[in-house]
Amino acid sequence: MKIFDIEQLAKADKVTIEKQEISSTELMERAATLVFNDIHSKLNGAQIPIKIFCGIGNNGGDGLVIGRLLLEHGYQVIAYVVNYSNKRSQDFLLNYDRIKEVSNNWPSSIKGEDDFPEISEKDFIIDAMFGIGLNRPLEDWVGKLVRHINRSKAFIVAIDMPSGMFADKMPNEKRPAIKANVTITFQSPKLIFFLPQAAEYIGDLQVIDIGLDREYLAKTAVNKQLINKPEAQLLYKPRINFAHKGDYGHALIIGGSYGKIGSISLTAKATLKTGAGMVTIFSPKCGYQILQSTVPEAMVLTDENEETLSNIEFDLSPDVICFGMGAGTSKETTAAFKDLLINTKKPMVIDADGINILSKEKELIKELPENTVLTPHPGELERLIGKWKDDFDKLYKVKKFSKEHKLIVVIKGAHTIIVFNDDLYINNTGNPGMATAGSGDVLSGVITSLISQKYEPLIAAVFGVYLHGKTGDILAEEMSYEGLIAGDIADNIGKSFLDLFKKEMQSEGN
Ligand SMILES: NC(=O)C1=CN([C@@H]2O[C@H](COP(=O)(O)OP(=O)(O)OC[C@H]3O[C@@H](n4cnc5c(N)ncnc54)[C@H](O)[C@@H]3O)[C@@H](O)[C@H]2O)[C@H](O)CC1
Ligand SMILES: [K+]
Repeated sequence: MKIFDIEQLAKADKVTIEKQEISSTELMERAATLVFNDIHSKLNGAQIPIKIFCGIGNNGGDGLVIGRLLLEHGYQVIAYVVNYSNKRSQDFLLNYDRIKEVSNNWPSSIKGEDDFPEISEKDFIIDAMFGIGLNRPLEDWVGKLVRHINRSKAFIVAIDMPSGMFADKMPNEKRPAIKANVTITFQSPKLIFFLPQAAEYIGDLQVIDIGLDREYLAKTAVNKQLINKPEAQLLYKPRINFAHKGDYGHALIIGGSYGKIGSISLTAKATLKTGAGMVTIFSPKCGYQILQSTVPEAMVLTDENEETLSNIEFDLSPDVICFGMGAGTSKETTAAFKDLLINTKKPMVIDADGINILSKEKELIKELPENTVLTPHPGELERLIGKWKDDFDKLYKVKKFSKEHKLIVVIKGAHTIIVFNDDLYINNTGNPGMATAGSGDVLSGVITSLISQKYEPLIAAVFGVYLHGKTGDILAEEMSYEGLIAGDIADNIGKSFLDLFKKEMQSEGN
């Protein structure tokens, strides 16, 4: 799914109104009716106090339409107009008149702190103060109102965006924004919704298709994509009949040290389970027996050193090399990695201590082949590119790093983001159960395996992250977040392939 900028969405609005020959009021009615339908289906007539905080622009207009529809369906609604400016939008004004037609309780106006209503924990709040039109800091008293609503602990549904949140700046103590339980956004999610620092403001995200002009949306180029099943389906390369294992490549997994052999064992297993034709593991000597018994399908080569890697020599020509899991960053391992980089120019995936070594020996970065995939978790990323001010600054720095070194960076997190040049691919699978030891080692194996099967490294990273997360989602349903461990993900990657083209269950009666 494309993620559009605010300017593109505002343009889409205009184009839609022209091409569909509808008024902006009709488009607002359509968008707000879809939100109403959703809320109505969940509340199912429940007589809980609903308080709607409306701004004076079109987000406020949406709020008034939702309020009118709720009133018409017998809900207890109080609408407030937050009077932060005198410039009311036309559609706000029109809907202000319309809501007055269905209720004797006219929307009351909030002009300052004295007008703040009491909000109980049991209230249901609809936040329609600001949407994508917010373009300057909130006035002091409006910020206080936002904090007042947040403090209430009431259930909050934000319309289009949590009010106070800018599309390109993180909320913080000085820049307050509504902390919603649910954000219902129109047509396209906004990038900020997927950044970790915004998570506590967004709550559960719902995207509503309000029927903006298909042609405009299709032909407008974006550099941000959300990866769901339809996008992942397009990345899959079907296997041919009469294939043999050579068709799916030979992956070399290098890493491990005394006490950390499990990491490469997981990576190797995931590489095989994702479909690589052959896997060889290169580890310190102490890994030999463990690896031969835990991953019998893989071949094992060992370093002359017992406990850490010191000299990575092999007499084979792999299609891809994955380096770093459990390797440590000792002097001899660093030297061995340096020799490896200088002597081989195979496609590479670098994880964990591989990234830590690159962070310490920055001049090694230029030895990485173009399109190498790096898979840092936040700590490793910070060591690699330095501290960032906020998540936007982080993305800016990673894009710069990617362009400068021609590398693909997989920023691991709740929504893993794959960065290549200025392009962002935001993954939408995965769950908190996957925050478990070894989960990253498995991901490296999945990506390595796809490269070994001749997927382009960027596609391998995007598709691999999707499959890894999807497997976690499927397993969490079977075994809970708590019960999920990395080995389960490695063992069950095949389920995410099966799921790709599985027909969704038809609802009863269809
Ligand atoms: N295609 C769609 O997505 C549709 C969106 N709709 C809704 O419209 C809003 C955007 O409406 P807009 O009137 O442009 O802006 P807002 O309501 O978000 O903001 C109101 C208004 O306030 C001014 N302003 C900005 N910052 C401040 C400030 N700090 N203090 C005071 N005033 C401020 C600014 O000039 C804005 O005009 C979108 O989010 C949707 O909710 C349509 O309903 C249908 C289609
Ligand atoms: K809002």
